[in-house]
Amino acid sequence: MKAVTVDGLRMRYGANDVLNDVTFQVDSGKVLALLGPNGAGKTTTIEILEGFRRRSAGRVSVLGVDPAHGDERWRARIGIVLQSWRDHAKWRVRELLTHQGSYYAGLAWDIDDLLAAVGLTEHADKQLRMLSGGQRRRLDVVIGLVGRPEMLFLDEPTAGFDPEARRDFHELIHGITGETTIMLTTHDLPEAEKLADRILILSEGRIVADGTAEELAGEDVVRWTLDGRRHERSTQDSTRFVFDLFKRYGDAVSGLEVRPASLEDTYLTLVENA
Ligand SMILES: Nc1ncnc2c1ncn2[C@@H]1O[C@H](COP(=O)(O)OP(=O)(O)OP(=O)(O)O)[C@@H](O)[C@H]1O
Repeated sequence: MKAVTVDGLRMRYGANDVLNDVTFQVDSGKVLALLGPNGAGKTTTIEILEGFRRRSAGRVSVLGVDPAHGDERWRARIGIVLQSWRDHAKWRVRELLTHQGSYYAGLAWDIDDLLAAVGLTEHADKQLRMLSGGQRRRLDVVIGLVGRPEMLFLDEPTAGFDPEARRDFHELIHGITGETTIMLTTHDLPEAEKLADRILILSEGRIVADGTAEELAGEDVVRWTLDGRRHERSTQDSTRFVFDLFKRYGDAVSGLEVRPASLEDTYLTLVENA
């Protein structure tokens, strides 16, 4: 089952193509992370899928519906966390969540459980204007979740989170995976590695990589010196390789270096060469 299907998506502002032939799918219940430099087209892609922007061309389906024609019933199945949320400065945290939850009668998560999951319990009765930036952001995430959506879009959900809030958020996401399909954007590569079943890298409006974190991270690199000569080898299993190297050559080997496979290396190479 595919929760999202995108085929040949194109977005043009004036004469400027910001998305070119973007094609991908998201399996139901999985987490997809969309990575890419500033201006790559991540928010544009997500906003088209949310039904906020009209695409220029291509086919798009979210939960079996074209977002350009999504009705109220379709919208009720979708949770959205934008990069910035409109201000409701005078509302209190619990009041706003209870109000949002009332749109999803019988479906919504328990408000207190949600508040606890993002560490907002002690701030539940504060007005929004009294919250710090990171606390506001945690509330944004909870608002996206309150209706227990089948599909959740998160645009840079953890921007401004402290390490503890980030960890709580990761646990929250792990807790709802399987039940909810999630598509998120982030600039935090370790976060993408931790959360995503699949990662897409977008650069200048094109997909330049699509795979699991492991697939994209490539191979470990082992370097060593033997008989005065420097050697280098890429390998999936550097522990095994180094073990065999020492078994064979013993202490004739020197200057050993192992650089683990890294999503960051792949990301930077792809983005710089795009
Ligand atoms: N309404 C608009 N009119 C014209 N150009 C736009 C509009 N909205 C976005 N763009 C352009 O589209 C491109 C992609 O923007 P988008 O916000 O999707 O990037 P992003 O990958 O989400 O970036 P960031 O990481 O900074 O959030 C940018 O070059 C941006 O200037």
